[in-house]
Amino acid sequence: MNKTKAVIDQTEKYGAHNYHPLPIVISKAEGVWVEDPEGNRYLDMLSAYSALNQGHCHPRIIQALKDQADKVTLTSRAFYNDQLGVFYEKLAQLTGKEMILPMNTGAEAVETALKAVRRWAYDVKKVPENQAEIIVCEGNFHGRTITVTSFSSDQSYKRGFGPFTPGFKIIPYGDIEALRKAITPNTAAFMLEPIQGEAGIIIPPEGFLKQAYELCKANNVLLVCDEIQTGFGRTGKLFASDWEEVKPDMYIMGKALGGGVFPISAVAADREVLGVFDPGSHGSTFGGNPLGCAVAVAALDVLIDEKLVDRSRELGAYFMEKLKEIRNPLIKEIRGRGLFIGLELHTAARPYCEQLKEQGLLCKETHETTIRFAPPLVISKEELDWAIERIKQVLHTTEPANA
Ligand SMILES: Cc1ncc(COP(=O)(O)O)c(CNc2cccc(C(=O)O)c2)c1O
Repeated sequence: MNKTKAVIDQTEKYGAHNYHPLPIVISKAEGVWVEDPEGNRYLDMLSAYSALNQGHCHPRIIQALKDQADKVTLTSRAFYNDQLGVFYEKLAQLTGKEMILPMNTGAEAVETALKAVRRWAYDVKKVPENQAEIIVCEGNFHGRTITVTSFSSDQSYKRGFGPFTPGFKIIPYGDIEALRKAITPNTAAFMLEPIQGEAGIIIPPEGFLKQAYELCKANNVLLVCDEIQTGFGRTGKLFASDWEEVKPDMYIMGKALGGGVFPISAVAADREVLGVFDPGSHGSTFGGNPLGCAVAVAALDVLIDEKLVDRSRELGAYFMEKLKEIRNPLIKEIRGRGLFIGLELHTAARPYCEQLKEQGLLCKETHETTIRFAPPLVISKEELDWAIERIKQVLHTTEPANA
C-alpha cells in the first residue's frame, strides 16, 4: 500500500469527520509547492485559506521560529516577555491604531472584538446593560465558536449547536439601506468582511464600505472589519478595506499574521475602544506568547520587504485577465481582488477541483459552486502561467453547455 493511502486510512480511522479533504497528503512544502509522500508535487492555490500569503516554510520566518524556540516560547501574561512589545509596535504602526490585543486563532480574535464593542457600548456609548446590538451580514464567516455561529446565516453551520447567543442582527451583504434601517440607539457595532471569503469571494457594491463607515460615524456605531482572510496583501492592498480608503474603528486579524508558521491573531483599535479591558477582564494562556510574536514580526517584515502587497495586486490583475480568456458556458462569474479570486460555475465545483488536482494544482470549492484561487503571494509569474495553463486544460471547452 502506498504511503498516501496508509496516511488517509489512519487519519479517517481516528479523526472526527468534520472535514471532507481532497484525497491528497502533503508531507513537505516550500514556497508555493507542496509534495505528497510519493514525491508528487502540486502548486498550492489555497494557501490554507490565506494563512500562507508568505508561502510555505518561508526561510526568514522559520529562522525566527527556530531562534526564538531556543530562547523562550511561553511566559503567560502573568509576566512580560521581550517579544510582545515589538509585535505590538509593529502592528500598531501597520494598522495606524493605538492599541493591540493578541490572541491565537481568528475566532478568538472575533470573540475578543465582540466583547470589546459590547463593553464599549455600555461604558462609553451608555447603551443600557445587556441591550447592545451588533449588526452582521448574510453570508458571513467569522469562525466556529457558539457565539460566532449564532449569527451565521448558514443553517449547516448551526444545526444542533443551540441555544444561541442573542444580540445580533443580520442584513443583506452590501445593502446600505438595510444597514441604515438596522441601526438603533443600542447598536454597538457593524462587523463585516470587506470581501466575503467563505461565501465565495463576494465583493460588495462599489462605495458600500465607505458609506457604511460614514453611516456608522454619524450614529456613533463602531465599524469592525474582519480582515482575517482578506488582510496582509491577499486582495492587493495591505487590508481589503484599503480599497475604499476606509480605516475601520477596529481590525480583526489572523491567518497570515503568523506567516503560516504559528497561530497568532489580534485585534487593533484606538484606546477609546480597547481601553475598556481592565486587568482580569479578558485573556488567553497563549495570547501574546513570545514564540508567536517573534514569528509574526518576521512574517510582517517579509510581507513588507518582499513587496507582497504590490505583487498580489499586479499578479492578481494578470491572473484575472487570463482566467477571463477561458471559454466555458458553465462559468457563471469570475471575480476577485488581487490574488483572491473566485471562479463561480453553474454546477458543482468539486469535480473540477479534483481534475485540477490530477493536473498538479490544489484548490478547494467554496459554497458548492465556486473554485477559490488564492496562491501564496510569493508566486512567480512563471508559476502562475503554469497554473493558468492547467486551469485552461481543465476548464476551457469549445463544447456547448448542453453537449
Ligand atoms: C473572515 C474569517 N474570520 C474568522 C475566521 C476564523 O479563523 P480561525 O479558523 O483561525 O478560528 C476565518 C477562518 N476561515 C476559514 C476558512 C476556511 C476554512 C476554515 C476552517 O475552519 O477550516 C476557516 C475567516 O475566514
